[in-house]
Amino acid sequence: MAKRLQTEQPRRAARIGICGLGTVGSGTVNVMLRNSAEIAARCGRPVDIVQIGARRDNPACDTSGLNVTREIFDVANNPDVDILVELIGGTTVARELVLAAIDSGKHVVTANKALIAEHGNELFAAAAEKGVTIAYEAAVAGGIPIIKSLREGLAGNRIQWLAGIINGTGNYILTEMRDKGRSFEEALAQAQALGYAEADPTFDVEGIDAAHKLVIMASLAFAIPLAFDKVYTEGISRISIEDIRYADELGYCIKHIGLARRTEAGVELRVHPTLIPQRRLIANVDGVMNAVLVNGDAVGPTLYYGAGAGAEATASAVIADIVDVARTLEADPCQRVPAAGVAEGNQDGPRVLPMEEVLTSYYLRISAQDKPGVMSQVAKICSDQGISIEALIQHEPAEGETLVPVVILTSRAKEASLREAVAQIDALDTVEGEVVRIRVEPLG
Ligand SMILES: NC(=O)c1ccc[n+]([C@@H]2O[C@H](COP(=O)([O-])OP(=O)(O)OC[C@H]3O[C@@H](n4cnc5c(N)ncnc54)[C@H](O)[C@@H]3O)[C@@H](O)[C@H]2O)c1
Ligand SMILES: N[C@@H](CCO)C(=O)O
Ligand code: NA
Repeated sequence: MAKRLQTEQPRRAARIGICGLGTVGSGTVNVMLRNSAEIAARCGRPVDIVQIGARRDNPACDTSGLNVTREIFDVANNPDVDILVELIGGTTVARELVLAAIDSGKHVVTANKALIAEHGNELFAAAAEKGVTIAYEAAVAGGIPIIKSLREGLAGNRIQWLAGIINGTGNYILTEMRDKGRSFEEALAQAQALGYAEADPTFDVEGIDAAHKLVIMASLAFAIPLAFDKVYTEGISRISIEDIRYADELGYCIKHIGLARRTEAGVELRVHPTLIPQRRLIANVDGVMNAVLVNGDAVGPTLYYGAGAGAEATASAVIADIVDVARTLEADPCQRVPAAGVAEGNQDGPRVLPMEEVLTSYYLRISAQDKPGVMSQVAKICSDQGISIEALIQHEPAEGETLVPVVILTSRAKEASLREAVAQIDALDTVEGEVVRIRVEPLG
């Protein structure tokens, strides 16, 4: 007869301290209060908010009956807090706060990708030393459980590449420009009003936020230390409606993509606007939605899709981490999933490739004078650099204009050769202004 397990004693509550009551902080408090029964059932114990550190109240969230302090370090030093949830953002005070929490033996949950990407190596080491956990699901792709997928669901694979639309604000802006003809500025203001943008929105539009997220995913996928300074980063601020339309004519969408790929020479880490074929599922991920494609040697391509920003979507990931930590509050540290995805001493993956060595294809838009010979000059420059022209479209000059827009898709070549070709085309007397260049990726 099967042996019956002894009924466990009810476990004491997991005690949560939340620092920061902005978009994500208020969403987290609201969802925790609303779903407290489900959360307790999943943890096998109550999960109580015992303190909140907030500079000011937030009308989006009712904290009556909760213990609110204006001093966030009170939470880090509160002996009744088991898990500190850092939702203040930034990398200076947040780093000190997280180190203080670790030092006083608390587990940490954070949504802060800048903090993890730039200081994660230090923070993970400090946490390991103290036998506590740092969980950061909300830091990448908002509500999508991508950290869990990479670290646990795909743990049997050798990851070959991953590519994602990982900034909700940027994707929202590109979608609004394409579908509603809105200006860049108008769409950004709307993304800010909806709570999607970073405190400094240049992080979103210049690709820094996506680079933070890419480096975190790449670290888990390839067992390499977090190397934010090695990511090639370009934002979306120079994308025009004209390029969106030409890309469409060629069967492509322009998306802001973070790409990490294992090659024989090393790992590519790059964030930039990218033409991707319209037939790919990821090409149809619009608005604030994010998606990450992960290609493992055993599983093949997998795709993760969901809201990349917003109060409750992000709270969903923050609370998933709280549940994970609360379930294993008293566990031996070596029984927990390691923060870096591999056991200590195993981050020995490949080197990061310098961008010049990366192989890519380009979309080029040239404003050429309407004279014979321009195209043969451009073709010669490309062929001298070992680049072939795969497609070309040329439009009539607009009414009253003398310049002809010429759009070219190139073959794959070393980034260094493509840059040289673009510099030579830029220098032609028959070409006006700078050549617009956007990379192309098949993602298949
Ligand atoms: N907004 C999103 O959709 C989203 C999604 C995923 C991750 N994140 C990340 O979550 C974190 C929080 O983002 P947010 O959008 O909620 O920002 P927010 O600006 O809305 O909220 C941050 C809050 O922290 C408070 N704060 C900052 N420094 C403080 C201090 N020293 N003492 C007390 N309070 C302090 C601010 O007053 C503000 O209320 C950031 O790291 C962000 O990158 C945000
Ligand atoms: N500002 C970020 C928030 C989510 O990380 C974005 O727009 O994606
Ligand atoms: Na996530």
